[in-house]
Amino acid sequence: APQAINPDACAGNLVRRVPVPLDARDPTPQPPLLDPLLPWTGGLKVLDGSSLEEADQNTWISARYVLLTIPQQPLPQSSEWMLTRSPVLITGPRRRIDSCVKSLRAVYFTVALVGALLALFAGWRPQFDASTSVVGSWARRARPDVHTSTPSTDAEHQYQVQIFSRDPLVIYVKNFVSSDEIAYLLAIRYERVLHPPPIHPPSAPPYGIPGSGAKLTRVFAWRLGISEDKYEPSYVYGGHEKRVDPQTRVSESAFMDPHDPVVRRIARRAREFQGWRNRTTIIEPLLVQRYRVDGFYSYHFDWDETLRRGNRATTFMTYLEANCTGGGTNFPFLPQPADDRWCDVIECDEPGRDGYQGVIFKPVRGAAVFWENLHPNGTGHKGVYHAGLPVKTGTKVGLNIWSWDKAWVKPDEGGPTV
Ligand SMILES: O=C(O)CCC(=O)C(=O)O
Ligand SMILES: [Fe+2]
Repeated sequence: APQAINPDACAGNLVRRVPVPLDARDPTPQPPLLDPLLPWTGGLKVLDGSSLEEADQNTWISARYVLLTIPQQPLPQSSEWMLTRSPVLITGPRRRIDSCVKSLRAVYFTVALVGALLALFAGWRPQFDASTSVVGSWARRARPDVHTSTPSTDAEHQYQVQIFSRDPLVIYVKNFVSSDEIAYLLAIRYERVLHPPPIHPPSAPPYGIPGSGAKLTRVFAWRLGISEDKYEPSYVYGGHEKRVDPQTRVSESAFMDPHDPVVRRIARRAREFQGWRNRTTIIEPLLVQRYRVDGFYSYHFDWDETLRRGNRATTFMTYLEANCTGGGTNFPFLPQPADDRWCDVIECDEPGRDGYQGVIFKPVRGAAVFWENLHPNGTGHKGVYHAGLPVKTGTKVGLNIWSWDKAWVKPDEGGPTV
């Protein structure tokens, strides 16, 4: 006879269907399964003096499924339990506990699997921009460290900052890139495969760092030591056109591979520096720019007034190599600071100032000048007009780290007006 059912074996009315093999001797189609919600009334005698095991083997083996159920109330110790529709077997307590354990195991397994998947997503989290991707939004929820590690998660690198100007916001950053990083970046060799690298004028949305949702660069890069072939003449952009214009800009430039781990680290640093800004701002592909003697970039804004959607929000003018005279970065509309302690990084005296107006930042290896290109109301800031002054001797290598705000809207057309 069936043993007494232990109602404490598993709380509540746990109802599970478990498959048992179809009996080849009885291929007749099986009636529908017992609805677990139906009351335990009427039906079929379950066992007739035989043990549960025997019942399994002999009486009910033709069942497609076995319904295991635990009632709220203990069932009577009867050998004649009645069920609604066949084929359904009520099992005894041992079997019931087994099934409870199994079902709990399944729950644990599911929870662990979901946890592992979340952890995996978090590990893949794009560092630069996750504004649009589903992976990014999952990962954001799964990575509270982003919020607890303010102001920077870049533990392996230290830089020093000082506000140079509040309006426009200009911040001087010493050691923004380390000596090792500079050596690494300058040793990256780029090969172009099939297509020339897409160079996006400021008037077109830039392709981005992986994870930004933007297109990836077509430049394939690997480290092979110093190489010349990565550079090409720098362009000047007007509207959707780009051209080489020696009246405006003489230098060579090369985009850095957005997949490169050091490039990614520096881009992440630039993003963290800005307090991540918002999820609509991406770091553009890093651009290395080399000026030889007489190389220069005449006065311009990094923001573009012809744009309606998306604009360059900030700039890091970073110096990778400064074995030169001349070649400073000149902001003609920034007032010279009164404090002469700035004079180690800006030109204070003639002939260094060379008759130029405003402020001239000297190229200092590893340092960066950071500035905001736009007013809070979305209009371009006229105070950040600037130029790369002609290099007189030696070589200057700069690294442009630009941030592009995809969500920027021309103020006349509904952009922010503060
Ligand atoms: O080289 C410099 O000092 C300035 C470069 C620059 O302004 C630019 O590339 O947009
Ligand atoms: Fe510029």
